[in-house]
Amino acid sequence: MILKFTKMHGAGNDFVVIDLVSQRCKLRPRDFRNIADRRFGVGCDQILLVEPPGSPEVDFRYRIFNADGGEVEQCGNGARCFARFVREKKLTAKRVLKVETAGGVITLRAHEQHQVEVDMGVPEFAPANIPFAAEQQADSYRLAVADQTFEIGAVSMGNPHAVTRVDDVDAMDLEDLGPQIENHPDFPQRVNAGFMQIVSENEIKLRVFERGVGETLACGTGACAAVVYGLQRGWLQDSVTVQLPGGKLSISWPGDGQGVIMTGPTAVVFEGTIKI
Ligand SMILES: N[C@H](CCC[C@H](N)C(=O)O)C(=O)O
Repeated sequence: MILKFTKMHGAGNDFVVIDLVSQRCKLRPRDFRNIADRRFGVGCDQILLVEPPGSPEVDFRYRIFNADGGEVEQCGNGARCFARFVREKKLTAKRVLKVETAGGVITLRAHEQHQVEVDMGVPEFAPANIPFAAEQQADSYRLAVADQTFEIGAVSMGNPHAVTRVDDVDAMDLEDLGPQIENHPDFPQRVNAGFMQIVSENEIKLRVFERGVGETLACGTGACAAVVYGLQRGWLQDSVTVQLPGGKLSISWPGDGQGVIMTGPTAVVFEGTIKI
């Protein structure tokens, strides 16, 4: 089968987006790995599937697969690209979309200059999908990694994040530390490892070693998790600019029980086809 796709990115986090509303196709985990591993000539961090809604309450279903082929609960940068994709492909004319993901329903709002705002839902601390062996104290806990101990914030945006505050993100060896945290036994479903540097109470620098991918140029849910952790610890105020290697995201969180709002860019790189 010849499958059409669109290559997109959100602040450098890059995606192969496939419309399964207009083209029906059964894809398997190895197909996702083959796509991400450039076996069809195109690599990506995640594959995003656009599917018809599973219920009348939502406009679409949005499924996310990491480069290692695993399906995951949420992808923030992907959600923004999703909103632009469905409008530019004329699958909808709506500016505000309700989209069902494995991590829950999110609301996408298309703005000018291809900026998209997403209500990423209510964050959870040390939630059920990150069962800890370690003791959870207050808003952080200590994770033993090789011969070091990291004080981290465990935050779920539907998908699991372990956020560590550091003095200089650029000095961190993510190739060494990333996999050790991603695969730490305290995280039976593995975890996205975020390293956050506080620039001011309204700005952070962030690098993320993503579960199932490795270090990416940006991680939307990782930016949300880092800001929520920083607010919880009193290091940040409620509207924060997150500087990632691939670009900037704006994150705000009014507090407990409220959704995290992320706003950022989207880009279309090229259209293509693959033979599945
Ligand atoms: N690697 C993540 C999924 C993609 C998240 C990221 N690309 C984003 O923009 O939120 C996980 O395994 O939970």
